[in-house]
Amino acid sequence: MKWNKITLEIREEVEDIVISTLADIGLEGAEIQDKQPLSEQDKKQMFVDILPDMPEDDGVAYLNFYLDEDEDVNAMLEKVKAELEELRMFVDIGSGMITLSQTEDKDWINNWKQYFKQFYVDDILIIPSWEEVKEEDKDRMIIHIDPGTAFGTGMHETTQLCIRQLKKYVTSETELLDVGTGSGILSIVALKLGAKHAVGTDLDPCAVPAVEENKEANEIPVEAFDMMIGNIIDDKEVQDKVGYEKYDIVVANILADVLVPLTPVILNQMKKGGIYITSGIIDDKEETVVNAVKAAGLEVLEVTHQGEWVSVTARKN
Ligand SMILES: C[S@@+](CC[C@H](N)C(=O)[O-])C[C@H]1O[C@@H](n2cnc3c(N)ncnc32)[C@H](O)[C@@H]1O
Repeated sequence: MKWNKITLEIREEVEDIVISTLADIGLEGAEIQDKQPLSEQDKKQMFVDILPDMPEDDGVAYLNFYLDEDEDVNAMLEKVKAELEELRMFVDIGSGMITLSQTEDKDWINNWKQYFKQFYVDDILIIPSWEEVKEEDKDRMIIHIDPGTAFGTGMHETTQLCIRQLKKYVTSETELLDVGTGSGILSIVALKLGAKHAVGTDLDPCAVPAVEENKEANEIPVEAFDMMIGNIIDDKEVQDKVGYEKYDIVVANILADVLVPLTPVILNQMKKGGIYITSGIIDDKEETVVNAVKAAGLEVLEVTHQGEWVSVTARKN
């Protein structure tokens, strides 16, 4: 199936008002293309420390709307024109130019799956849950993963750095806290390595169904891995639910800018002697995180690297 794509050229300042006006006439699901720099909040949610070079912001935005082939695109275009003309009487919407085009049939949500193929982290096989395990791999540790719309296929260097540290420290007694659990991959690896129990937290509600599915795909008992949505850094309720002085290992694969405020808080969740494994740190920020870890009173045990990414492992003495 092909899609009819309606593109509007407008001013960035009126993106919200145009989107909400058009939603009232049934045109929903806007894709926004503009050159506005990302906010700090955007960066945290998108897990980017280094941004691609962006062209200068010219104040112009393009809104794309997709209509399936059966919808009456001409009738919709007439309605859009009328709404834009009415809006123009109150605000400067910019050129308001409307372009109609057709796009390939695409499964937007699942398109990325073609890039996720099975691979190894040392002796562990990480395999998309829709792929078959080969006969020769049947005796390995196998992690089946479908991250859905959450983060965590295992392909990212930072996830692999954390997996290697978990392999060193997980025991059959391990109570694990996985801050920024995403797909749940790190908790699942730890549980497969023999950990007793895991608690995952994330800000992203998409992590909940992803963790559920991945627990099932890996035959993790329901009670072995609990999941909470919320910000442990400043939400006392989440801190209380997660519990204090309880964890043998805390793993946090999150950006350096999040690790810095997280570290002094998470100290309270760790047992004495507990291990803190961090990654998500771009090499420029290694020193910042090492300093934050030391300032919180933890002893840095190891700093490991893969590509331009860094992992810092420390102990609460
Ligand atoms: C790089 S992903 C890591 C996912 C997975 N643990 C892995 O290693 O592949 C970082 C995750 O941290 C989450 N996150 C960011 N800030 C957070 C916070 N303050 N508390 C909990 N989760 C957070 C993001 O939503 C995202 O799912």
